[in-house]
Amino acid sequence: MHAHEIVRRVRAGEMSPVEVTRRYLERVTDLNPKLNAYITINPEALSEAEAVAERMRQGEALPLAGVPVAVKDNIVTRGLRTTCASKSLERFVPPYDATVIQRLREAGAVILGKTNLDEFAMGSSCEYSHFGATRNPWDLERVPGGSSGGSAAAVAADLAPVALGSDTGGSVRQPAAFTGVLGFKPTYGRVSRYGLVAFASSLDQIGPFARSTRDLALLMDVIAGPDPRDATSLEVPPRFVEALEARVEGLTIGMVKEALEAGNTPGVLEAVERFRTVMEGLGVRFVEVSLPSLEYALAAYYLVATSEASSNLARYDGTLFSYRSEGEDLVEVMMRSRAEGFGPEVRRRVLMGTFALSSGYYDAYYGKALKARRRIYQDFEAAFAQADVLLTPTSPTPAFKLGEKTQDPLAMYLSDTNTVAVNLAGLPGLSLPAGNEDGLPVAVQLIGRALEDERLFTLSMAFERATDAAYLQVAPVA
Ligand SMILES: NC(=O)C[C@H](N)C(=O)O
Repeated sequence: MHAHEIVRRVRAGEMSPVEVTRRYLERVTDLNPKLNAYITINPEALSEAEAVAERMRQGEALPLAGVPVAVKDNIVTRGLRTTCASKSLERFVPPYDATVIQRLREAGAVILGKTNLDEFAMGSSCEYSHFGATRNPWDLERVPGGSSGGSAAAVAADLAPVALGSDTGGSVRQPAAFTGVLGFKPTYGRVSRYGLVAFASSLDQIGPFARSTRDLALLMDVIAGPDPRDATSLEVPPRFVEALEARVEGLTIGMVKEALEAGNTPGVLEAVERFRTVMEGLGVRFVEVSLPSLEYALAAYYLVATSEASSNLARYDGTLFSYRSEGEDLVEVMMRSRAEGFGPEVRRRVLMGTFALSSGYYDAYYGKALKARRRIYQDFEAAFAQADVLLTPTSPTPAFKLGEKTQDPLAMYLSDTNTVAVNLAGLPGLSLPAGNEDGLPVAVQLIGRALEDERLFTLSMAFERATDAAYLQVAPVA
C-alpha cells in the first residue's frame, strides 16, 4: 500500500493502525527470509500502533497516522538495537531517538524495524553486512544496491510502504535505482543528522524511499527542517507536498554530457531518452550542459569520505559501547577489538583514510581532494546558470549479480560515479525509475540547486502522472 492511502484509510476509520501494522508484520514474516531486508523487527510495533490509535481517539491530527516505516540500521532508535550491520555494534541499544525518528513518531508513524546495510554504510551492494547480504526482490540472484539496500528492497517488495536510508555518496539513490523505487538525497542540512551514526559528516544526509512521489513528499515534510541538535541543519521549512501541484512548463533541464557518454548500458540510455520525451511533452526544455571535473568526483569522494570515516570511527575502540576483545593491556584490547569488530571494507576505508590524512601525504591526497571538491562545486554552479535542474542516469547499469564485485573494490566504487558528485557539492538528488532492462529497473537522477529540493518533486510528480506509473508496482520477490 502507499503511505498516503494508509493515512486516508486510517483517518476515515476504514483500517486501524494496528491492522495496518499487523498486515505488514505478516508480509515481513513471509518474505524477509528470502530477502534479508530487515536485521531487526521492532517487537513493540503493534503496541506503538495501538498508541497511535489512542492519540487519534484523543483528536490528534497525524500526518503519518498509522504508517509503518522501515529504518536503516544506522539511525538510532531508543530501546531498539542499532547495529550499523557491524559486529562491533551487534548489541548496541541506543538510549535515545534520532531527530528523524522523534519526528516520525510525533507524526503518528510506526517504526516497523531496522533494515540491512553495508557495514557503517560503506558499500554499494548491501553485501558487506555482518548479518548477510540483502537480495534484490526483482531477481534474488542480484544485489539491491547499497548501502541502504535493506530499506530499498523492503519498499520495493512492500515490506514497508516507505523507508529511511542515509546517503553519503549515493546510498539512497543507487539502491532506489536498482530496486525500482524512488529515493531522495536532500540538500546537505535540510534533514537533521542528529542520531545518524556518522560515516563522513560533511557528506551524510538522511533520505526517504517510496513507491510514489506523494509518499516521498509526505515523509520529507515530516523529517526535514531545522534542528538545534545539528549545527549544520538549515532554517528552511519543508514544502514538499505543496510542490507536487506546481507547474513544470517552462523549466529547463540540463543533460549532463559527461554522464551520458561512456559506460551506460542501452537500457539506461533508453530510460534517459524516455524521461526526456515525456517531459518535453509537458513543456520542459532540454539543453546539454558540461561538468568537466566530474571525472575527479569518484577519486575526491573516496578520499574525503575515507578520511572523515577514519576519524569518525575512532570511537569504536571497545572501551565504551562497541564490541570488546581480550588483550594484555589497553592498546592491545583496542587494536583487537577494532580488528575483530570491523569487517573487510570498513578496515580498508579506515586504513585508506588514515593514510590520506597522515603527515607528508595530507597535501597530496586529502588537500587535493578538497580542491577537486571545490572545482566540482563550481562546475555545478556554471551548469545551473544554464538549467534549473540537471539530469544523469542514477547508475550506469542495472543491478549486478551477488558476488560480482566483492573481490574488486574499485569496480564496486565505480557504480557511484554519478551520485558522489552530488554529495561533494551538497546538492539535492532524486532517483526515479524510468524504465527497465531485461526485467530489471533502471532510473534517472535529477539534481537540483542547493535548497531547491522541492522542484525535483514537482518534476517527479509530473513524470509519474504523465506515465502510467506502472513502474511503481510492487516487486515480485522471485
Ligand atoms: N555510503 C554511500 O553513500 C555509498 C557509497 N557507495 C560508499 O560506499 O561510500
